[in-house]
Amino acid sequence: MSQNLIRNFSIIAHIDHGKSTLADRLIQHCGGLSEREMEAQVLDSMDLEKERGITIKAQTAALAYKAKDGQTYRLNLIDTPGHVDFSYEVSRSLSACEGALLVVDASQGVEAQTVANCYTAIDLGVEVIPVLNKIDLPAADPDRVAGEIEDIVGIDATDAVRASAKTGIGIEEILEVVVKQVPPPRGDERAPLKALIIDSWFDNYVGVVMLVRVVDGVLRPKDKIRFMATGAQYLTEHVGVFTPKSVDQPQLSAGEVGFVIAGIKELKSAQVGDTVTLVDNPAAEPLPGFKKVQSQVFAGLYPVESHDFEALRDALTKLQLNDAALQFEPEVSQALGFGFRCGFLGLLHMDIVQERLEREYDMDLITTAPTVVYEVVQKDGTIINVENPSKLPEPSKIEEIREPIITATIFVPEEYVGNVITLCNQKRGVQLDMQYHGRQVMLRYDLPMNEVVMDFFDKLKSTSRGYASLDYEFKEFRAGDLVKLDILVNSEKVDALSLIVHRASSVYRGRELAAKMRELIPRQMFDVAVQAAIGANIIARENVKAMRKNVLAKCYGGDITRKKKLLEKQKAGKRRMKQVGNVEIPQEAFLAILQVSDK
Ligand SMILES: Nc1nc2c(ncn2[C@@H]2O[C@H](COP(=O)(O)OP(=O)(O)OP(=O)(O)O)[C@@H](O)[C@H]2O)c(=O)[nH]1
Repeated sequence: MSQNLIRNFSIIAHIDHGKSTLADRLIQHCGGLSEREMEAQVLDSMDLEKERGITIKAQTAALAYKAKDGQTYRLNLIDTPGHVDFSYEVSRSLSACEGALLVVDASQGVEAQTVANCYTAIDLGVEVIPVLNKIDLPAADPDRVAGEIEDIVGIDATDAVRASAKTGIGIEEILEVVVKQVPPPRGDERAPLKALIIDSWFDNYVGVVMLVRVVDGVLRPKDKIRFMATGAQYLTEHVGVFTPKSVDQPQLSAGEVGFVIAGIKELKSAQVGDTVTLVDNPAAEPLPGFKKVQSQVFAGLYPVESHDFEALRDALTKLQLNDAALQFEPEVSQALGFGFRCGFLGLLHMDIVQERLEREYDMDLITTAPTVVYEVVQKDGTIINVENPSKLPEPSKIEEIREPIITATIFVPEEYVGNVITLCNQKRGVQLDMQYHGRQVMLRYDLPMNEVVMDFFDKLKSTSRGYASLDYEFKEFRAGDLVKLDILVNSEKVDALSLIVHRASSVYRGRELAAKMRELIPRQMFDVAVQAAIGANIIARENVKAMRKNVLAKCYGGDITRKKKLLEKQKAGKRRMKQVGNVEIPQEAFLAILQVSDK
């Protein structure tokens, strides 16, 4: 296909501004789907995504659009996720595009990810086209929002299309703008093949599926291909496009986006960001790849039943097939036994992995509180990374503990600015900038990531009645006055409950945590003492009083079914408990820190 008739574009937006709805509309308009198929949001394919309404895996659709100039164009739409945890996937998708629709909810205005995603696009040299969505809403104020886009993002929005992805207003206009304003690709079909792997995933029937952007050359079935980073060679079986259903094609040539199947069994062999070339006529240089994703948040995942350890390993291995950002390695906890220390992109990613393990793999898990990775400088000069607070060396061996600092960009209506500033101060934030843009205020803060992974996002939302939005990026490791807080249950240290906290709030947190644990640990047949300690100093103590009543005493005499039910209920409740020493500790207690409020 002539490159002049191809347009590769993505849709970028802040969460909930209507990206997926718009994508579906565009697909429907171009005849990719019937009305019935439209019912489900097609681009969000995983069950979980549908429930949460969040797009996790970038997908794509090749659309045929007959434009007003009489020509039929191939529009390759590449879906992007909208959540801050997955921002790296946005830049991947964008690097395969020449243009991006920047969708802004005309009733909300510019938000944190609007700006972050737009800058990512501009950095990659992608043409950004603003679209004002949801103009059907009575609260929509497209003029104000167009002003905000110009003022905050700094791109011209005078001619921004005003649309409603819900009612279909402006859809045709958007397609026309894509054709006119997105530059066509400019690859060389006769040059040696260079195809960028934008995404890859494992399919149970065909093995690894790669989504590629062919930059130069042509790729056909039966071609002998080579991955330039790994050197691995394969024979292509199928190439094709998603409409969004998969459709085989005789070839993918320069400028096109599509899938490649080459009988690959392991995702590791087809790394996202790698360049595919031909064995017989290889390219001299690979394309610039992507930054490797780093885990930001770590937590221990332990099977409730220790004999499920191998099953958990299998499940994690399978999940990793489709989620290269998930990392794990075995770890042993005195309290919880054998499990895995897992690395995630952020809390949402962690939630999703946990849920999938439980739902799809039927695992019963105990999860420890999430933590960030600390850089510890030891007295002997060596630097180690600590992803598990219980692995922190003895204080006498530590020269300095450095914690990760992020720069957060927060957008909030002015009436809530005071609340947000108070929150950032509580979280040890340092203000970098504050700008008023009409009604919206943009705040920039350096914040310890440790404080952010806990509950910052929830607090930000509640303190601003849901109006504040957040985007953040890692800045640096910075030395901090940090200490390890231990929890002892009946005088035994429970390693899985250790935390690294700032000294200034350590006593308060220790007390609150012990008090919370007292509420969460069910009564046992004996008294249970919960203590919080820093080093050898006990800073708090709480008692869980021994249980007196027999649960069965509640059931009257002969009602056996009721008795059974009660016992079953108890058993079900028990599944999420872990025997630590002689005390049963429920899952909630391992996450008690998430429920402890700030000073
Ligand atoms: N009234 C109105 N509602 C819309 C419009 N477009 C989208 N919505 C609604 O806004 C909500 C969010 O839309 P989505 O398309 O899921 O938003 P998104 O940006 O894809 O969100 P993520 O996938 O979570 O990033 C849904 O409830 C949509 O029905 C519109 O033009 N008008």
